[in-house]
Amino acid sequence: MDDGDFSTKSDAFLTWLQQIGTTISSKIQLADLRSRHAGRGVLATADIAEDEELFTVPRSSILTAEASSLPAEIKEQFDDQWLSLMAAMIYEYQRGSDSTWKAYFDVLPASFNTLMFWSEEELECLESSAVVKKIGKSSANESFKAKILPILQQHTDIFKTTGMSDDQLLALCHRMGSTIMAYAFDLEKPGSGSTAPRNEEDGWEEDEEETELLPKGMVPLADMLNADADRNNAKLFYEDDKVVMKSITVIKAGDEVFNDYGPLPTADVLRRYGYTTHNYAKCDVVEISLDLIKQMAAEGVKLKGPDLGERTSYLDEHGILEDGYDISHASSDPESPQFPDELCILLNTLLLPKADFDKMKQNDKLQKPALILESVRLLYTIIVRRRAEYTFNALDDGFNSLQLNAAPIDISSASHRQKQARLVVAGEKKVLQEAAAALQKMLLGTGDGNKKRKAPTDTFEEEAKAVRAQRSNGEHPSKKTKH
Ligand SMILES: C[S@@+](CC[C@H](N)C(=O)[O-])C[C@H]1O[C@@H](n2cnc3c(N)ncnc32)[C@H](O)[C@@H]1O
Repeated sequence: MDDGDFSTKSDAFLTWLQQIGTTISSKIQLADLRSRHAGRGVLATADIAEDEELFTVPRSSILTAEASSLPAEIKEQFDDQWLSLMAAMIYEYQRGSDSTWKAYFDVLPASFNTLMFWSEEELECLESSAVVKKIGKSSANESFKAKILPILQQHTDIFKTTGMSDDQLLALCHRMGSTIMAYAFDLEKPGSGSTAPRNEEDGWEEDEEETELLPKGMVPLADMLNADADRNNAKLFYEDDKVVMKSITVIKAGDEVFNDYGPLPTADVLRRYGYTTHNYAKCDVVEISLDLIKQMAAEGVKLKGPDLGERTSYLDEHGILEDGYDISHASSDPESPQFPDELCILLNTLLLPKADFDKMKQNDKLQKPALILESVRLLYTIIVRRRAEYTFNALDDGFNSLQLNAAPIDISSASHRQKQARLVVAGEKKVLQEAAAALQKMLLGTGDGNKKRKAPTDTFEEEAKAVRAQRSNGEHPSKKTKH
């Protein structure tokens, strides 16, 4: 989009906002932040005090399934918040100038940088980050084909989709679905404050339990706010007939007004919103799959299949078993421990002598989450193996030596998406290194740890490198793993 077109659309959007009764403080402005890869955003043009009203938007102009003029008999065919909003958006978008929201659609994106739109080759740059499995492109396609396309095809006159191929309809679904994922709010009841847009957890159809019942809607202007981890300085409040964006801290003239998309790992910010900044690194996680844990328990502790199965079934009955466990950075918050309690309970249970496991089962008890020494050792070997699933190269070393929040090393020759992927991968390697260091410390405390004089991170990286080299030589890594 050339500059003229971009600013013409912004101006038309602002005029429309005025017409629908939006009030906007003279201390903010809608800005062109394309030079920062941030599209439009809102900037403070004067100092703003805490708790100042920045703008208000009438509830009647929020684009929801209910507010859309899509005929009721079609709305009724959708039993899901996401899909009904998608259908309403497709309908309103296709109406062009006949839609109340035309000027709004004109400032919403037509293309996205979210992972759904990355090529296979680009996704490979994310290496073994678990985020790749969370994109859900094929399940989204299936859902669109089964639940939306037939309705669009049946009512081509209403949706103005005559002559559009299945691929074009699917592309339209993806466009609206991706817009909802990155822009929609969970519309709370009057009297509450919300930090949306942050309404989706693991795919296109699933909602977080607490937001499941809240209607979803597109809130013009409120969704022009960008976010950057905990730099949020504004928040949306819900009143009876309007929503109000207010400052929640002092905002200096020239500063960007930020919303809060939630404490997301860099990988999820990229998956859902298509951007990265260094500030999400503190939320980075690495998923350790149950399959890897089971494999390592079978190899390292020689747990036989039936025994392993009995223990995992027992933990499943007690809600401890998951497909994967996220390890994070060390934190002083007991709510988000570096190694989740469920993972620790799983490991402790897998390592119990058979008689002790039988007794625990008889008493219908669970292990405590504090890692026993054998679990620390097993977890260390698992972390080594997980690290070996990522590459080792000079570029990583550059990233790895960085402090969180530091500026990236110069990789200006790489494409923007490659750089974004590197940031995700480097962040996840850092999580693994910290986890290894924490486990080594626990082992050292028992006199059982690394007795060499090298820095713990070096030995960890070397062990993982060796595992990766064995694997690429076709050898079985367990034969040479040290712990
Ligand atoms: C709710 S919209 C915010 C308005 C958006 N910038 C626009 O021009 O329409 C969310 C999208 O804004 C962009 N975004 C948000 N925060 C950003 C940031 N800190 N840096 C770069 N892009 C950001 C991403 O493209 C994201 O999907």
